[in-house]
Amino acid sequence: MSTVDTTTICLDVRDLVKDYPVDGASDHRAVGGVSLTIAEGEMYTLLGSSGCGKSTTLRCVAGLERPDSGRIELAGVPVVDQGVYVPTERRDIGMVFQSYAIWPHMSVFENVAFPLRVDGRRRTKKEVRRRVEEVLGTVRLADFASRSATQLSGGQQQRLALARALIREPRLLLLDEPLSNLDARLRDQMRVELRELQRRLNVTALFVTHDQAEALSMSSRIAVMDQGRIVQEGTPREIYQRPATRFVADFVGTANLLDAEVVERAADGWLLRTAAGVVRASCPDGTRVGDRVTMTFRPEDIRMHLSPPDAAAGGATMLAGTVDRVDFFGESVECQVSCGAAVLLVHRHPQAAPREGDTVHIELAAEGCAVLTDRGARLPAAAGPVAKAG
Ligand SMILES: Nc1ncnc2c1ncn2[C@@H]1O[C@H](COP(=O)(O)OP(=O)(O)OP(=O)(O)O)[C@@H](O)[C@H]1O
Repeated sequence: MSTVDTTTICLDVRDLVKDYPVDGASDHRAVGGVSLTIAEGEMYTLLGSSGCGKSTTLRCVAGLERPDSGRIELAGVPVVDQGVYVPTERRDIGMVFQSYAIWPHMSVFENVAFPLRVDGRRRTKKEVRRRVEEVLGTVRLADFASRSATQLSGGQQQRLALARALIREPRLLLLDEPLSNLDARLRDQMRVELRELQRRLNVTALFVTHDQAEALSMSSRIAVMDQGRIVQEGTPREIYQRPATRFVADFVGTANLLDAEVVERAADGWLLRTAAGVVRASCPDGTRVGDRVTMTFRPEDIRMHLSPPDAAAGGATMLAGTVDRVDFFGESVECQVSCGAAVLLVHRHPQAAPREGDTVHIELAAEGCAVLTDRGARLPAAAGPVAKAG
C-alpha cells in the first residue's frame, strides 16, 4: 500500500462511520470505518459499485452528511471530531456533482462570481471581474461570460460548475461522478481535460466514480470500496496489476480468475491444480499442500500461439486450448479459450486473431500472474512457474 508524505497532508479521514436508519427500525451501515489520507496535489479516487458508500464518504467530507463517528481533518484542522463540527460553508472546499447544479437564471459570469459575492469578504468589482475572467479562461469559457448558463452544452455546463468550484481556490475539490451525465465521447475528452487542469493548478481532489477507466486514467491513487469499506488502496498500476483480493481483480478491468489448490511442493516452486491444468508457481513461506488460493491474470498478459512454440519464455506456463468465440472490439479482439475445464479470456490485436475452433497454445508469463488466498490476502506472484497442461 502506498503511503503519503505526512508534511503535505490535505485531508485526513479516520475511522469514519455513517449509518442510515432503515424503516425506522434498524440501521444500514453505509460507511463502515473508512480511513484515508490525501496529500496536497493528489487526485484521490473512491472507486466502487453503486451503493458501496463512496458518495456518503464524500458527503461527510463536504459536511452534507454528519457521520456517526470518526474524525476528519482538513489541512491539519479538525472539521469533524468529538465536540467539533464545522458546517459546509466554513470548510475550505469546492464541489462538483453529477448534475451540474448551475443557476439557470444567471449568466455564466454571474454563476462563477456568485460564491465571491456571498462569502462575506469585501472585494472591489474590478477584483471580482479579474478573478472570474481568470477562472473562466482556465476552463476555456472566457468567450461565454455573458451567455445565459442554460445556453451551454453539457460539457460546457460541467466546465462552468468546475469554474464555480474553483473560484475561491479551495483547499480541496470534491468531485462526485462529475462526468456521468456526459455522452461517451465528451466524457473521454473531459476526463483528459479535468486531469490536466487538476495537475496544472495543483489542486487536491477527492474524486468519486464507479467507472474504472476514469479511475485508472485520472487518479494519483485509488481506493476501491466494497460494502462501506476500503478494500484496497494504491496507484492505478498497483490496483490493476496487483489486485489484493478476488473482488478487486474482478471489479477493476477484466480478469481471469482460477480457483487453485496447492497439490505438491516441487524443487523450483509449487504445483497448483486449476481447472485449466496444473501450474507450477512459487508461493510464500507458510504455504502448505492443500491450501486453496485464487490465481488471477489479465487477458492482455496472456500470449497465444497458433502453433506450439519451440520453447516457452523462461518461467512461463504453457497450456493447450480451443478457441470457442472471438469478439471484435475494434482495437482488439477478445477470445474465449477452453483450457481443460476452464474458459480463459485472451486479448489480441485483430490482425493476429485466431478463428473459432482453432487449437491454440496459451503462455502465461509468471510476472503477469497474481496469487490470492481465498481469504483475500495477496501472496507474491509466481516467480518462474512452468506449466504442465492438463
Ligand atoms: N439518505 C439516505 N438514507 C438512507 N440510506 C441511504 C441514504 N443515502 C445513501 N443511503 C444508502 O447507503 C448506501 C451507500 O450509499 P452511497 O450513495 O454512499 O453509495 P455510492 O457508492 O455512492 O453509490 P452510487 O454510485 O449509486 O451513488 C446505499 O446502500 C444507499 O442506499
